[in-house]
Amino acid sequence: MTPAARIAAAIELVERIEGSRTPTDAILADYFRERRYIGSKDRGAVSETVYAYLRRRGQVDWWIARQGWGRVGTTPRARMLGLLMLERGADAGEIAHLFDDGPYHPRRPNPDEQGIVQALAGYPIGHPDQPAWVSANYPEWLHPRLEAQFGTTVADEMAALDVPAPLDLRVNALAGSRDAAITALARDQIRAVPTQWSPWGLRLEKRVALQTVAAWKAGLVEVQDEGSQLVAILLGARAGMRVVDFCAGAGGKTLAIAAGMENKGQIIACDTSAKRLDGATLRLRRAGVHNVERRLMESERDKWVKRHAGAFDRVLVDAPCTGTGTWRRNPDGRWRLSEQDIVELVDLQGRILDSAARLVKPGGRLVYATCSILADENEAQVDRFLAAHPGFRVVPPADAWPADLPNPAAEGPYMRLTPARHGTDGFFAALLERGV
Ligand SMILES: C[S@@+](CC[C@H](N)C(=O)[O-])C[C@H]1O[C@@H](n2cnc3c(N)ncnc32)[C@H](O)[C@@H]1O
Repeated sequence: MTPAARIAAAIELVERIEGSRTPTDAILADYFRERRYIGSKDRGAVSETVYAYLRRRGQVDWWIARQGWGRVGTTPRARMLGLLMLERGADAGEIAHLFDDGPYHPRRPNPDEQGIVQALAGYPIGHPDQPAWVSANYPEWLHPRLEAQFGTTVADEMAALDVPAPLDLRVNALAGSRDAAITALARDQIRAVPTQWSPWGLRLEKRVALQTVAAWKAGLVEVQDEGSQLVAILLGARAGMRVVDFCAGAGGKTLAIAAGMENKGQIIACDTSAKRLDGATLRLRRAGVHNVERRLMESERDKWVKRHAGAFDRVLVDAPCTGTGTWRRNPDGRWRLSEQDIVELVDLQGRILDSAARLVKPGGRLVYATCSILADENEAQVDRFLAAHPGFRVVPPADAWPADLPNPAAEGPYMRLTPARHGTDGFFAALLERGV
């Protein structure tokens, strides 16, 4: 592809993304599946431009508005021109060369777009006048919530959520050690270093297509952010226990829990999505996990839950959430989120948590976790739950963390992980114990 054809493809993709609620990675995968003739270098370059567009949208919009073009400047084409000028340092000549009406190239800029190009010439994307939500690219309406959460560190926290995430792997302890995985990956020319907190974690220097890598095919490693691995550790499931993973999805955390239990005991992986649960089948097989039973529920109040009340040592509720802690990987999420989404998710999370808690036996423990950084979904949700369920108490992570591991949450009642402080995605996890 020519550089101009790459830009045209990126604009087409952004148009699809902005008109849809489908995750960006799925839209990209579909697009390239329909166009197998696009080679891997071009795929990489187009994807990078799409992600840069989503990541820099707040700053690009700020500049376009500041220069007086806000009324016509929020189309994908206008924003792409802004990205090229402000972030990639293109000048008017390069823009004319890229937007030249050639076959598979973008159309020539219209008069408004030409005005935008002239107005942005020579400026860098950052500016001292940009408020925190502009310089870290998130919606202004979220700022009061985030400021309440992070106080004076809000700008640093949000800036750390605005850069691409590294690729983390979890070594499957059922298949080998972390050292064995490092050696196996090196044979495929992949350099991996141990993560800071998780004893199973590896961080890769460069993103790779793991499907072709021997260690992945053999079930020795899985893709999993270090934060997710830490949530599984907090649950403290041990060999021989009975465990429910209530929102198991495609089994990311189920796999980590199973490895921690040395394949002994029982895990019921529940979800209301058959498609997601099906996604777990191959992963479980590849990892050599055989103590997991998958259970499709009609709703969080499925009859199965009532029938098994008080039967489990550990219950994980990895609740559906806004995903605000994963914005490094899903930069589109910040522009799609609405206040109404938060209201609806908080309601759903409350119903799920109330129902799943019935499964915990006296003396048993529940982890309520989200990949959100918003208090509405986290601390406030737990406060509400505790008020309605006085039989449960909070166990601070300091009292439950394995003594031989560094503790990312040594202080405070909950585990709160952020990219700025821990180098992980943003996560919240509360450990709750039912009284005997
Ligand atoms: C954050 S994701 C889980 C990710 C998964 N635990 C992992 O580690 O890969 C939340 C999951 O909750 C499921 N879910 C949504 N509504 C639910 C409900 N009412 N009851 C149980 N699970 C639900 C979704 O299908 C989704 O798979």
